[in-house]
Amino acid sequence: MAKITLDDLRHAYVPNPQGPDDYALKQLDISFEDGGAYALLGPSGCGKTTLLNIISGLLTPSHGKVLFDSKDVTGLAPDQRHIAQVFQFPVVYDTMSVYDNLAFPLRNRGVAEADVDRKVREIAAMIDLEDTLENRASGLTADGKQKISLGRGLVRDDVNVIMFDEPLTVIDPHLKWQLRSKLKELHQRVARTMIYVTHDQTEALTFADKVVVMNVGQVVQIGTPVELFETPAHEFVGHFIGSPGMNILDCEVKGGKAFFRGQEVETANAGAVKDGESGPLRLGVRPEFVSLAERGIEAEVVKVSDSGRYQIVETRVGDAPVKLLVNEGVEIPTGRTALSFRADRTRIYRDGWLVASGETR
Ligand SMILES: Nc1ncnc2c1ncn2[C@@H]1O[C@H](COP(=O)(O)OP(=O)(O)OP(=O)(O)O)[C@@H](O)[C@H]1O
Repeated sequence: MAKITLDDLRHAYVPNPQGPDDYALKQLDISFEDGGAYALLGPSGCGKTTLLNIISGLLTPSHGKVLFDSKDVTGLAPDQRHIAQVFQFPVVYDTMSVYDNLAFPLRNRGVAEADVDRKVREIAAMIDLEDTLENRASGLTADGKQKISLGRGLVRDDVNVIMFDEPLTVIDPHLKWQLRSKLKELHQRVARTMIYVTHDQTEALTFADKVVVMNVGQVVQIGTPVELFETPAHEFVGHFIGSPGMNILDCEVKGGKAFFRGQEVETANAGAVKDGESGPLRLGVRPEFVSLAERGIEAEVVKVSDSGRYQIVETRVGDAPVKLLVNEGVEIPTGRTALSFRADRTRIYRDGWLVASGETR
């Protein structure tokens, strides 16, 4: 196992990159702590696979270093990095038994047969394949095959990191949650460093202790699921994580006070906004932190839909749409109403980024 550090990393697929737009991965300085469960989360094309390939050694970065503990592995081939990978499509040897599939990486490394047997049985029990060990791998369903891919990583003691690239893509929807919770449980048992790549926020937030959120080749925030929910460091995080995402509303700040459509709004950080700095100012507040009120920001209810767990109320403040969540059973007024934004969860963003207020996150 190892701590993985990406030091001043950048990558461009074009030969002579001229500016930031030419980089598929812009400046990255991140550490993945030894034994941590991480997710790389972001939309298609944000650079997740590029980053994974740089860590595994399939791709050499155009700039910067990859360190495993303090060892520079930037120039090392994948097989020299001791990495296990689980891809979208399970990689199994169909003609072999489940047992031989799991034993393969150990036999390949010349491990004694008694140790192979002990390890294969231990891991098979962990991933619930002990009853199918003698069966041919070809007969397994996709989730069984994906467990083999994972098991081949787990049997090895020399693995620095197990990396998952959208591993649930071909799994039946009703089995996805089972495999997802299995992965989480396994991480807690084996405490190996795991990096899980996905564009699906549910997968990322349920698996990872820390989520690395990426957008257009950049890391916009690294945080626990709670931090990403409660304190998005960038408008993108607020909007991409959550369902529905954070309300992002044009605003003005004058003398440390925030105004939305001419109405004053109490926020956590308007006092930190300096007059005269450039970049558009916006106010971010999640629908969970907006409520109906007797008095407050004047709004108009335009639509109510039921998510099954709560009502999603769509309102307009002037021409700006504002969503809020209201418990089931609460009567929603039609037409004009008033809204209240929870002050400690309402924040100002300048040019996309959270304006630092010095509050503890
Ligand atoms: N081999 C390549 N040659 C040139 N450009 C590439 C290559 N691979 C990826 N890119 C570009 O680099 C950027 C990042 O792509 P990457 O595949 O890493 O993103 P991703 O987040 O993994 O997306 P997805 O979820 O769709 O796989 C994209 O703009 C993509 O078009």
